[in-house]
Amino acid sequence: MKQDLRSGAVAPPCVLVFSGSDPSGGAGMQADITAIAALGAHPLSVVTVLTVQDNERVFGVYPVATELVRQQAQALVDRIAISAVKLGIVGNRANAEVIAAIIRQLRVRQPDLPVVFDPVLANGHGDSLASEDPIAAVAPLFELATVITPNRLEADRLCSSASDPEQQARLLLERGCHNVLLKGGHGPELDQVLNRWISRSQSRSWSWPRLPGEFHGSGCTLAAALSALLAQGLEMETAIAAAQSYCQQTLAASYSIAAGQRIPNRTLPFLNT
Ligand SMILES: Nc1ncnc2c1ncn2[C@@H]1O[C@H](COP(=O)(O)OP(=O)(O)OP(=O)(O)O)[C@@H](O)[C@H]1O
Ligand SMILES: Cc1ncc(CO)c(N)n1
Repeated sequence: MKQDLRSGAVAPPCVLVFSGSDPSGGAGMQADITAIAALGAHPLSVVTVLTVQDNERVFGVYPVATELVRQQAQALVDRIAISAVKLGIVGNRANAEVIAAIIRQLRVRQPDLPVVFDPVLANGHGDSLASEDPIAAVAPLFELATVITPNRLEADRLCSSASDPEQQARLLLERGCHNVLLKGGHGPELDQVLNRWISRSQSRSWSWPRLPGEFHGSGCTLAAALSALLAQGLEMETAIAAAQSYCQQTLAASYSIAAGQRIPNRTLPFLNT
C-alpha cells in the first residue's frame, strides 16, 4: 500500500474489470464498480458489451468491437499496476481471446495475479447475455481462472455430463481453474443458500439464511467483492468467506427500483462478521 504524498490517502490496489454495462445499475459493470470501490479497491473498467436490460429482462446484447476492448485494456495495463482481474460477460469468443491475451501478458510479470471468472451465460430468466453460443464464447478463459464462480444453472450448462456439484467442480478444475465457488442462490434449499468452495486440495461450504425475493446482480456482487479482497492480498478461503458476508449484507439491505428483482445495496458500510 502506497501513501499519496499530496493527500496522505492510501492508494487502493487496482482491479482490472472486464464486464458488460447494465443500464439498470443492478448488475454487470455498474455492480462491479460499486462493490469493488466499497471494499477498498480501485476498479479499472473495460466495458466488453453494451446491454439493453432493466431489473428483470434482457432486450439486447451488443458486444463492443474486439479491437476496442483490446485498446481499452492495453492503455491501462501499460501504465497501471494491476492487483486482480475480474471477468463478467465478454459477449463473444473474439473478445474472450483478446482478454485471455491481456491476462497472459500480465502473468509474465505476475504469475500469481488473481483472476476471478464469473461465467455468466444468462440472467435469472434465462435471457442470453452473449451474441453467440455463450459456452463456446467463454472457453479460452477457464485455464486462466484463479477462481470460477458459476451459479447452479451455469454449472449445469458448463458441465452437462455431470449433475453432482462435486463432479461439476472436478470437471471445472480439470479445465484449468484453480478454485471453484459454486453459488447456491438458485439451489433447491428453501430456507438457506449453500455456497460450496472446492479447490484441488481443500473444500468448504457455507450456509446463509435465504432472504425473500429475487435479486439483480447478486452474483456480480459476490465475484466483484472477491476480486477486491484478493487484490488486497487475502487468502482464498478468507476472501471467499468475507465476500459472501458482504454479499449477504448487500442483499439484506437491498431496495426496489421497480417491480421484480431487487437491487443489492452495495454502498453500505461493510462489517466483516
Ligand atoms: N435469496 C437469497 N438469500 C440469501 N443469499 C442469496 C440469495 N440469492 C443469492 N444469494 C447470495 O448471492 C450469491 C449469488 O447469487 P446466485 O447464486 O443467485 O448468483 P447469480 O445467479 O450469478 O446472480 P445474478 O444473476 O443475480 O448476478 C449466492 O451465492 C448467495 O451467497
Ligand atoms: C451486463 C450484465 N452482466 C451480468 C448480469 C448477470 O446478472 C447481467 N444481468 N448483466
